[in-house]
Amino acid sequence: MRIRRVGVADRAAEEKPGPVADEVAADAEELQYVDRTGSRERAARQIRLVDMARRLPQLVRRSVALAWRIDRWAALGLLVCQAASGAMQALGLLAVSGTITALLSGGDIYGRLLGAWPSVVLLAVAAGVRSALGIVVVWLSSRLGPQMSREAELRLLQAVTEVELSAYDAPGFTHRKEAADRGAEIVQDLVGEGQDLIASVASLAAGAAVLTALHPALLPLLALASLPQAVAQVGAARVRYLARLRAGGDYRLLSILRWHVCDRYAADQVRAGTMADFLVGRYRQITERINRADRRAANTGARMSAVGAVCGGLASAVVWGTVVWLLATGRMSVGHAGTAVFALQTVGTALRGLVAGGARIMRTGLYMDDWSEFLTEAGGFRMRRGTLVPTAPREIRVEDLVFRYEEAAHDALRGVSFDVRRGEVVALVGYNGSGKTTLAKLLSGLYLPTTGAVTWDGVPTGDLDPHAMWSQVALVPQEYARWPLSARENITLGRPTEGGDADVHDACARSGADEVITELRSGLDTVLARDWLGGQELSGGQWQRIALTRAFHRSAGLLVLDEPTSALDPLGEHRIFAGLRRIAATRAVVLITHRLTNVAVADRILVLDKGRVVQQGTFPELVAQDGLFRELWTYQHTRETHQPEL
Ligand SMILES: Nc1ncnc2c1ncn2[C@@H]1O[C@H](COP(=O)(O)OP(=O)(O)OP(=O)(O)O)[C@@H](O)[C@H]1O
Repeated sequence: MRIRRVGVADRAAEEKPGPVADEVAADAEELQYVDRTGSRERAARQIRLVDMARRLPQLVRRSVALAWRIDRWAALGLLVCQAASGAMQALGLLAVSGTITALLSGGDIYGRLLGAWPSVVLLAVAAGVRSALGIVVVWLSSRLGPQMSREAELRLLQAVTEVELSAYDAPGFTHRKEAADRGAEIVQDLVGEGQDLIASVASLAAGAAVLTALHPALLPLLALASLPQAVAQVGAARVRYLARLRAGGDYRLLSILRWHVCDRYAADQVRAGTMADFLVGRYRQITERINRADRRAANTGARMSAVGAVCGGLASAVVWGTVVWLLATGRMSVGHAGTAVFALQTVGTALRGLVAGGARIMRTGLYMDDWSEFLTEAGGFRMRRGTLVPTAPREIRVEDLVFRYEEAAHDALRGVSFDVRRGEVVALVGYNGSGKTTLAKLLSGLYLPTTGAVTWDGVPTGDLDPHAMWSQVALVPQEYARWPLSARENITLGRPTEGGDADVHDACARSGADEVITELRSGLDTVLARDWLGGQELSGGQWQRIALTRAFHRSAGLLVLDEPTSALDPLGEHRIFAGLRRIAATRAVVLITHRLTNVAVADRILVLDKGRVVQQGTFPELVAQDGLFRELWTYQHTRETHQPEL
């Protein structure tokens, strides 16, 4: 090996970003979060005063129904408290009227005070009861809200596990799932917002009743006067929501970037790759995009609110002018005029609360729609398969199989036909991207064919009950999950066998995980997770042994091993392949590996190229034939047997 001495000047030249580094291709793709659904944008455009008036009762009903299902006593308590609070408000307004009338009546001051005190007491009692009810409302809402969100999240989890795996390949699905996730999180706001709305309606009803009793013209006039502000508020809420909606993808990008920059998995690469400035710069770019959109929305919202306030102010002047006119022309007593002032303020505040709260609950309602629509449809990808329950398959047959991923431009597999029987090991080999993993997923029924068929003992995988079928599949994928669970649960996957720990230890002995388990501080009880989750960490190869143990522990008819020894040391790898024939005695085994020495263990080898099977046969047959397998074998074999110069 030649070592070049790097001087200071060389290093400076390397570190200085040259023209190439600075250059950004004009047609380079920009990182963006793709929403192909557009449904929320359409829905958000419909936030108008008329739609709001139509939709609000439905949303309040929905929030009450949800609350009722989760905690009916809390829901009932909230409704009763709000109704009582409204009644107290009406009582308070009447007490104001009584107090003012008594104070302005004839007679000496003591007599007037004496006449006013019952109303003052009533006023104090009404105010006291209202604030006590307010405390109860906050208590019940904060009890109910989080419960509703947790319930919504649970139902979302359930729905997600019931969709086809292919759903994850469709961009629309990810977006709907994210939206539903946000909907579940926000469901708890519905309680508070529903309560605010009911409180506003109760105040409005109380104030309106008093105002109408004072003079019938006042209420319609006030309603008219509040209209401009209501329209402006709803408009501003729509603008803000749309801006948030459009920036939603960018917010998501930020959280993805934050995760990549901060998470431990890439911390070494961020440093060694000197990527910090570059990544933070990307983050800043996206932040600036969001800030620009926020500023635009804030400016538009402020303009709308200002116009609404000016129009509303002028209209309010008309209302107050009317009160003065009624007073001046003797059509209203001074006591009633005083009450009217309070009632007008109450009704005005309630109307503004109704509109602002209405806009908020409409927005929450849109998020909730995302959640409930996702639950109904599971993002449009709910599994709709047969109900036949399979036993361990004796033969899995693939006939003229074609498979194309959602939105992909080309087929990943084309015209593939072969079979694999119980007791047989079939190996899939080929270049990266030739379709091996995809084919294994089709054999396991994780994907269904686009055309052609995959059958288990003659039954197409689409006709089988998916969960029953997967209980017959033991899969070691290239990227296996590292569950933050105990070592035992990581192996049994929540399905312990009758043999209990004896079976677990037996599977460990076959995979080589026995050496891993003995070194764990609490054996099978040790939680396998990062330190900060209270667990003990494993190395990459140790995790792969655990992943293999899972498959060996499961009594399944189909064993799929996708690069099962990529992280194992030579001894560990030898152990797996030496034991494979014994494991295959009762199962059909599909093995994917780039280490061609290992495929000698297979009964048959299928060579894939660009989604097609270009060769098949036994190891000696394929080595003897001209073709891709011999090319790959010769290249690998020559390299492996080549002795490095010392
Ligand atoms: N989720 C996906 N969505 C769209 N295309 C995909 C997806 N997964 C794989 N592909 C494409 O399908 C083709 C086959 O991929 P597959 O993972 O089956 O290859 P492979 O032979 O297992 O590769 P490797 O040896 O690298 O594991 C590739 O062209 C790949 O880009």
